[in-house]
Amino acid sequence: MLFQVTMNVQLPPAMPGAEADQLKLREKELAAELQRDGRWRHLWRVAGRYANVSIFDVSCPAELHELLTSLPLFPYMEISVAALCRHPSSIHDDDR
Ligand SMILES: O=C(O)C[C@H]1C=CC(=O)O1
Repeated sequence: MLFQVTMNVQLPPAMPGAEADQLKLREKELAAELQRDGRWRHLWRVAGRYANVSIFDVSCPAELHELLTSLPLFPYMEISVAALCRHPSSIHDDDR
C-alpha cells in the first residue's frame, strides 16, 4: 500500500545543538535504511520549510504507524498521512 506522508519538524528551540545533531544523524541513518529496503520510496524536502513529503510503500497502516513512530524525530514532528490508490488516468504501470 502506498501512503503520502507529510512531516513537519519542530525541534524545541531550547534543545542543545549536539542533541539535535545526534537525532538528525540517527534519523538520516534510519531513513537511508528504509529507502534502501524500498519502504521509503520518495523523500522530498518542502522548499523553504523544515518539512518533507514522502511516499511509503508498506503492507498496511499498522506497519506505517510502527515505522513512523520509530523515527528518532517522531516526538518532534507533526505528521499527516493520506492513503493512495491508482489513478485511472495514470500511464505508469508501477502504481499500486
Ligand atoms: O529532514 C526531515 O525532513 C526530517 C527527517 C526525514 C528524513 C530525515 O533524514 O529527517
